[in-house]
Amino acid sequence: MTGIIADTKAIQYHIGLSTQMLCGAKYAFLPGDPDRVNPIAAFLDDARELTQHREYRSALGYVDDIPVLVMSTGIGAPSTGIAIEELARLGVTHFIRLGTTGAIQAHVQLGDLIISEGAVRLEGTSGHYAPIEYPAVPSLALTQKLVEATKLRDYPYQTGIGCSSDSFWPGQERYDSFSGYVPRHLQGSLEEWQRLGVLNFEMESSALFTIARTFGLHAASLCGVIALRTQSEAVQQNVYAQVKERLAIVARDAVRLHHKAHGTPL
Ligand SMILES: O=P(O)(O)O[C@H]1O[C@H](CO)[C@@H](O)[C@H]1O
Ligand SMILES: O=c1cc[nH]c(=O)[nH]1
Repeated sequence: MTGIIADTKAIQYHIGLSTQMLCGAKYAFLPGDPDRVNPIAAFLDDARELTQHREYRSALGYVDDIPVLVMSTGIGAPSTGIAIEELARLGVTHFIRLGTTGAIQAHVQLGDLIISEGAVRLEGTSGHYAPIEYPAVPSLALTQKLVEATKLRDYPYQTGIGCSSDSFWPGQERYDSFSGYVPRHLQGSLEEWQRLGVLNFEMESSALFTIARTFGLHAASLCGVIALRTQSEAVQQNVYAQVKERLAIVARDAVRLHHKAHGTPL
């Protein structure tokens, strides 16, 4: 193959990063929001911002002597797919999504962390990689370390299946958009997901899991609950700061635990 994006030494077309800039990082933390990159990186040692191109802002830091990249994916599955492909070309093998989410089960509380055991593929991007019958499941080893790290901090958390939707309003059955329009095939969908035990809505995990599995990579997802959809369609900004900090701390501790248990990823 020829061309800039197949050349691992080149600056990757969308994310603006090269192998050299990653300093050998095998782990990447992936928030959706570019504004979450530096606050998350601040929990790593010697953190410095690398670059920003489109929705992809990046920073590099260390957990002890383990290099870790923090890079935003932007919102949704298509930009997440690009992020994984281009980071994988640069040698990243372990991806941890650090997101926000809306809970749809009554027992989940605002600020809870949700560690994904699997995701409903209510998006189109993962279908470009694997047929819809293929499950969107995270890496067990990485996920176990997220659970361990969360428990050690005594943060409230849930594990279970989430739903990754291609839209924030109709796909998550919100009627508070400017038109209140939810097409017929999505009306009642929230209740159906509840009935099936789905914990939460967000927009990237299923693509992350499917694409990572397609290429033999390792992915996990940790999200903080900022909306309680059994009570309201709105997101609660007041819990955002606490969620952001907990995501950063748990991910950092999980990398330490994972590295201790499994050594440097190949
Ligand atoms: O906070 P992030 O990581 O962006 O995640 C959630 O927030 C965005 C929607 O507001 C979507 O990207 C959704 O998955
Ligand atoms: O309700 C929510 C909150 C955050 N992100 C989502 O995708 N949905």
